[in-house]
Amino acid sequence: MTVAAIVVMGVSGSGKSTIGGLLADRLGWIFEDGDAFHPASNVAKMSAGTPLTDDDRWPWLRAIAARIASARAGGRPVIIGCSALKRAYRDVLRDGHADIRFLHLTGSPELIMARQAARVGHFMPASLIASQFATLEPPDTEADVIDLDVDPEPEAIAAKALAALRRRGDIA
Ligand SMILES: Nc1ncnc2c1ncn2[C@@H]1O[C@H](COP(=O)(O)OP(=O)(O)OP(=O)(O)O)[C@@H](O)[C@H]1O
Ligand SMILES: O=C(O)[C@H](O)[C@@H](O)[C@H](O)[C@H](O)CO
Repeated sequence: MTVAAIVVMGVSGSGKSTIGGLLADRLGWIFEDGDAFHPASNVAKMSAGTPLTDDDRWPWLRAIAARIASARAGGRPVIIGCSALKRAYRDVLRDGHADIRFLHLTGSPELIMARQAARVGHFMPASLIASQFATLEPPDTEADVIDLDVDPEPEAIAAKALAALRRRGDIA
C-alpha cells in the first residue's frame, strides 16, 4: 500500500530529526519536525522543564494529523518526527487510516540521556527524559510499527528502516 506518512517516533533525543532527515533525503520526501507544530505555550513549558500533559498534547497531535491529511490529499507523502509516546496519541495520528507507518526509535535511557546532554541549542532539557520514558507506551502490539535500535550510526539505522519498509511493501 502507498503510505501517506512515515512517523519517526520515540522519546526526546532518540534521534527523530536525525533519522527522519536522512530518510527524507533517501526517499526524496519532505521531512517535517513535529516540534514545529507545538504552540508557543508548549515550547515554553518544556523549556522550563515541565512535562506536557495530555491536554497540552491533543491540539499539537491534531495539527500533525492535519498535516498528514494534506499529504494524503495531495499525494505527496511526508516523514514526520513526532514523539507519539502513547497509544492514544498514535491513534490521533492514524485518524482511522491504515496508510501511516511508525518507526519507533528505541534505546536505553542512559544512551539517550547522554546524547541529549551533549546536544546544544535545543529547548528540551535533559531533565525531561525520565518523564518521556515514564510516559512512553511501547507500541509492541501495533502492526504498523517497526522498532529500530538507536545504538548504531545514523546511516545504518536509516538503511535498516528502508529495508524493513521495502520488505513490507510500504515503499517502492
Ligand atoms: N544514531 C545516532 N548516533 C549518534 N548520535 C545520534 C544518533 N542519532 C541522533 N544522535 C544525536 O543525538 C541527539 C538527539 O538527536 P535528535 O535531535 O535527532 O533527536 P530527536 O528525537 O529529534 O529529539 P527531540 O525530540 O528532542 O527534538 C543529537 O545531538 C543527534 O546528533
Ligand atoms: O510529547 C512530548 O513531550 C513532546 O512532543 C516532546 O517529545 C517534544 O516535542 C520533543 O521531543 C522535544 O524535542
